[in-house]
Amino acid sequence: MSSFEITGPCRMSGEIIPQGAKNEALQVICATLLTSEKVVIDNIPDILDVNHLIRLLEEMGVEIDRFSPNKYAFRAGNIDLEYLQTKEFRKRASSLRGSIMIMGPLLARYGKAYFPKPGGDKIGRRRLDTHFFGFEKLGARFEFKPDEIFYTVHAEELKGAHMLLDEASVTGTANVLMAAVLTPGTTTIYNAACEPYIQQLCKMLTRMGADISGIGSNLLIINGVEVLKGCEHRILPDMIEVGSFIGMAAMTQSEITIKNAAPAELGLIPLAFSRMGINLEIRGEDIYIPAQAQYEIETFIDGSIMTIADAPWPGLTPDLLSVFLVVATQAKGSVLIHQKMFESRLFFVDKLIDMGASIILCDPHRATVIGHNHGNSLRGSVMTSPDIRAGVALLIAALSAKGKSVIHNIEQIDRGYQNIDERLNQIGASIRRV
Ligand SMILES: CC(=O)N[C@H]1[C@@H](OP(=O)(O)OP(=O)(O)OC[C@H]2O[C@@H](n3ccc(=O)[nH]c3=O)[C@H](O)[C@@H]2O)O[C@H](CO)[C@@H](O)[C@@H]1O
Ligand SMILES: C=C(OP(=O)(O)O)C(=O)O
Repeated sequence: MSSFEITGPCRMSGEIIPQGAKNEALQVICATLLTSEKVVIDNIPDILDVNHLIRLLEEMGVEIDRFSPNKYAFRAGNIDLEYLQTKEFRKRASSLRGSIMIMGPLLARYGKAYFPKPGGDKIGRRRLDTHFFGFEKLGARFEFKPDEIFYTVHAEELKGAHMLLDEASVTGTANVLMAAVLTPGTTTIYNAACEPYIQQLCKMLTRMGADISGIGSNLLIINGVEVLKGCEHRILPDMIEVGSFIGMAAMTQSEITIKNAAPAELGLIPLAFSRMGINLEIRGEDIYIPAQAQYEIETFIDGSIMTIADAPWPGLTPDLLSVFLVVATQAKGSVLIHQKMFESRLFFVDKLIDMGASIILCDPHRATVIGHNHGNSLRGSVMTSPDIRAGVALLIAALSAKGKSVIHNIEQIDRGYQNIDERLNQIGASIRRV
């Protein structure tokens, strides 16, 4: 288990380039299983979760060429389905959440797929019902072995169908969509997730020869095709990393330009930061955040306390609420952070309270933060990162805090942020990997 040692407060300045999006990478890498032809993907983030998925595909028999740490070619000529019954497969696949999305492509191409309990952040119940409900609608049979936590789906024949998903699950939509593109007939997926990364997956599948309409909406219409071909694809910048950098700049009073941040794809993220009183300027494809002595949280029009809450896209992404929460600790004013989608993601506030933040955890989903308006700095502390986003929130807290902080279990941060220590040190942070 590695740790970060941070000597704060750090004031940073300069330019930073966001990595490619983790959650898009996981989807489009799984999509390469849909064709025997070569698929080239650029701007792949060099992070633990993605590297595990690439290794998993390689172990399944996919030929992989690495042109650079961020650009790969995949050719899924022959897949070794026997491997999916091995202990090695279970271990590798269960090291991340996104690997669940190999199921849709395998079901469509080979009529069967297996999966162990997926990994990913331990942030509350993370069911998979939507995935299997969708596969069943397409005609697959589903089995679950509870003692082993092992899922199997198989089908002699799949057939297009209409389905209303029980929730707009991101990986669920991606999985069912990838099965549907090679399923004969028309499939309509209503209550589909429609965030930019699902749109990117749809666009890539279309370039591979799939017939998809309704891209960007919650109703996807897919006319199944017999085969898909190879293509080239470039991954968008990671909006969660972009949001993390905006929050970090505000909290540490740093002046930062986030280069090539694809601001048009950020949805409500800029509005949510401006409601926190944080100034940011969109300059073409870049986002400039000036050094701000203070930022004051707005109230709603009727004067009531601001709430920052998550919702399925185009609502605010749940993956940034930990960052909003930490940033609020040094704002002027108060805010209610309401994490509706995950039930165990706010417990890390105890660590911020230890650092001197004023936070009341109302219940597992809601925390009220009373900002210090930079009057009292947080103090350095020793902590452990429970999940990716809490980890980066603690890193932001430590960068703003007076004195030395240590964050243990930074593998959680490395799952989603590429060389974050080196990149932040280049613009003036003081982070040591130990
Ligand atoms: C690998 C990957 O891509 N992971 C992302 C993906 O996870 P993942 O696809 O696992 O998340 P889901 O979209 O399935 O669901 C996330 C949570 O929100 C709840 N829910 C979902 C939809 C809905 O309409 N109502 C509702 O309450 C679910 O019950 C669950 O607790 O999407 C999540 C939601 O953006 C992100 O946090 C994860 O980073
Ligand atoms: C919850 C997250 O990831 P995962 O779904 O991979 O656990 C995240 O990226 O914040």
